[in-house]
Amino acid sequence: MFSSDLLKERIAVVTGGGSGIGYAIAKQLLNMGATVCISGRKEEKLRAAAESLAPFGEVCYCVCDIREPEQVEALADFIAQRYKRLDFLVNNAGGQFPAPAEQITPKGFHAVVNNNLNGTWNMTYTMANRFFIPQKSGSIVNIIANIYRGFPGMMHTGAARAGVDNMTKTLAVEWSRYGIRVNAVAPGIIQSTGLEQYPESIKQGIAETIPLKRLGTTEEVAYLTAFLLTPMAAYITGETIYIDGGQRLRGDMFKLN
Ligand SMILES: CCCCCCCCC/C=C/C(=O)SCCNC(=O)CCNC(=O)[C@H](O)C(C)(C)COP(=O)(O)OP(=O)(O)OC[C@H]1O[C@@H](n2cnc3c(N)ncnc32)[C@H](O)[C@@H]1OP(=O)(O)O
Ligand SMILES: NC(=O)C1=CN([C@@H]2O[C@H](COP(=O)(O)OP(=O)(O)OC[C@H]3O[C@@H](n4cnc5c(N)ncnc54)[C@H](OP(=O)(O)O)[C@@H]3O)[C@@H](O)[C@H]2O)C=CC1
Repeated sequence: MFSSDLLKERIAVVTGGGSGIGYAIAKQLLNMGATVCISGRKEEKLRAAAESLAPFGEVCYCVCDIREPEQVEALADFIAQRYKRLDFLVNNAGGQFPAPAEQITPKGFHAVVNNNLNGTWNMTYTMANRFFIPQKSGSIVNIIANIYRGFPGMMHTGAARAGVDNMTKTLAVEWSRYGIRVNAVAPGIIQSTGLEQYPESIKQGIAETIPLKRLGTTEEVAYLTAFLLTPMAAYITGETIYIDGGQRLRGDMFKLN
């Protein structure tokens, strides 16, 4: 299914590809023959990631804060100069902080929405106009989160990811005429670098509340994302697929006092 030449000559951008889930996605795409450009805010982190990914295929990196439209344009220039086309965009970059809703200040709310919703749109708008629409082909996967029952403990990101979930559906319809597919992947709690930023106290005991009784792995998210980009998923668009061990149906999101 994931043969080593399935995505040969395909060019992919993975935002936030320097760590965690994005890194695993980049590695999986390389293993399937794609050329991958990882992006993020921190050059040193990207350089180290690109070095460790190099044995798996052709990889490069470009510093780009998805919140800054000029930096996103510069990333598009970089891809255009180097590869002249783009086939896949994985909008994985994102993040937030845990806080009860009543303690999220307007500035904190804005920071999280700006990163996860506006940033995703900056990337999508630019890459679609520069590559996918003129080429009349392209595939986008948005990494969101488990927002099925809201997101108690992280209201700001729940609202932002719900925006991306809806954006996914709308663009799938509007851009079908350009041969562009748009899907989303909604991870539950994944054992990754990102999770280290959350205090042990809110993570303790959480695995037992999830139907499959464990956290997910970055590789599991990467397999699903890669599948959605392949021709095997050619008839799937506008879909959000949860990968959460069943947590959307039963299990705690956060321990609220
Ligand atoms: C049950 C088990 C479940 C277990 C946990 C389950 C979670 C699993 C689901 C998700 C997992 C992941 O996403 S893992 C990936 C996680 N990685 C990350 O989140 C890292 C990236 N995060 C960030 O960069 C930041 O959080 C983010 C806010 C988005 C970036 O913001 P900026 O740099 O633009 O903003 P800053 O200048 O730092 O802050 C702007 C304002 O935001 C607020 N703010 C920022 N950080 C804050 C903080 N830690 N606590 C309070 N408030 C904060 C303040 O009001 C700040 O204003 P001032 O007070 O004036 O400064
Ligand atoms: N781990 C989990 O349980 C879950 C994670 N998610 C989401 O999955 C995605 C990946 O998370 P994960 O791998 O766990 O965590 P990481 O913190 O390892 O990854 C987040 C990545 O996003 C990049 N990033 C953040 N903000 C920006 C920005 N403004 N511009 C460019 N890059 C940015 C970071 O790169 P840099 O530091 O270089 O800026 C980093 O590589 C995130 O969107 C996260 O919220 C969703 C649900 C669950």
